Amino acid sequence: MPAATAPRRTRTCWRRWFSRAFYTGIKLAPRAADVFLVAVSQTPEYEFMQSLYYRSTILLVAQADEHTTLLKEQLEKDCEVLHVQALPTREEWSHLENDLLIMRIDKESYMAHLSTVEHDMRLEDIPSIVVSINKSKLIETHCLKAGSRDFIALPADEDILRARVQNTLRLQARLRRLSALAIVDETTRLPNKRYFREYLDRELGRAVRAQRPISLLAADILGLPELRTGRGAAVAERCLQAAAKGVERCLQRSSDFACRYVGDKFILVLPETDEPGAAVVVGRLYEALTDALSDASPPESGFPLRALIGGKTVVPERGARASVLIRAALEQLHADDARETPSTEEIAAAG
Ligand SMILES: Nc1nc2c(ncn2[C@@H]2O[C@H](COP(=O)(O)OP(=O)(O)OP(=O)(O)O)[C@@H](O)[C@H]2O)c(=O)[nH]1
Repeated sequence: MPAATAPRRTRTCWRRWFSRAFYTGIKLAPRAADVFLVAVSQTPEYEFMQSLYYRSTILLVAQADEHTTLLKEQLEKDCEVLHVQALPTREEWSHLENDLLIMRIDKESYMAHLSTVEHDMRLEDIPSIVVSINKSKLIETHCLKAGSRDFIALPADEDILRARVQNTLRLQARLRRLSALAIVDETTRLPNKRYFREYLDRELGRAVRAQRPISLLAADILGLPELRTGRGAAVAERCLQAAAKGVERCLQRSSDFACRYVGDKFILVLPETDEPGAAVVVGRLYEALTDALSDASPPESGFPLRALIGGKTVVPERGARASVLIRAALEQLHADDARETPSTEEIAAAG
């Protein structure tokens, strides 16, 4: 889930330090390295939602010494631990989905890195814990001020270490759950416009870099304002929910995305999908919305509903803007080739 609601404090020096390390290729030779990193790899979002307790995978980046060995053994009681001796490369890092960084900082001189490095989006959702064999008050204070969630002196008492790591993971899981609530539209349970914009920015960037097509479909449910006025908000809400379920049903790739955009409009994002491919999904959406609306709004209600569907496919150039693509997709709702489902009344009349 997105990082939009991640507390700003976590986007501080640790992330900056790591970021610079990745961008400039700083390698901490194991012998010279007083900074170590433990990354707890992420379980999928839905598992976070289902339970605050889970088994994580830990990436431990540390020189092989007796402290690391002990730390690894202790962490392995709750988590899987992958031990490596150098910071991951930028490429490797992009494949890691971390829940937690545990960094070992033994020398004050390493703290100099902290203030010089820029913040890295990839780490903004990841809490960090610092561990150290040096009980320096300066290091501890600096790390905590820099946004580290905890500081643990090594060697650590096993029970205390495990409890503190679990606490950090649980807190992070709660934050993620709250973040999720902030990005979901309450009526339809689809992602809301805010999350959609973040998602689209990311996908558009990816499409620009890879020079691959991306399609946006827009769907507008017509007739809901009248239904709202005539039969009440609750009835109209149920119809909108049914439409949202229809929208959701027609997405079959895990990379596809649908949101409630504004009012009675939905937007679907289909990465890696060209125009003929998008047309296949438009066809599916047409069927899904026709069925959903005719089930949800009985013809005798006197308020016929129908859906308009339009879409836009681009292979975006450098500098392409999400807002322009969204506008183009919405404009297609009024283009000649926009698809319009039969109204619920027409369906009823046709038997
Ligand atoms: N993004 C997206 N594209 C789809 C979807 N379904 C079909 N398409 C597009 O339509 C094309 C033809 O779809 P299908 O006839 O289902 O063939 P397919 O090759 O089995 O589809 P995929 O396994 O999804 O690649 C695909 O190559 C896609 O471009 C979908 O759910 N999402």
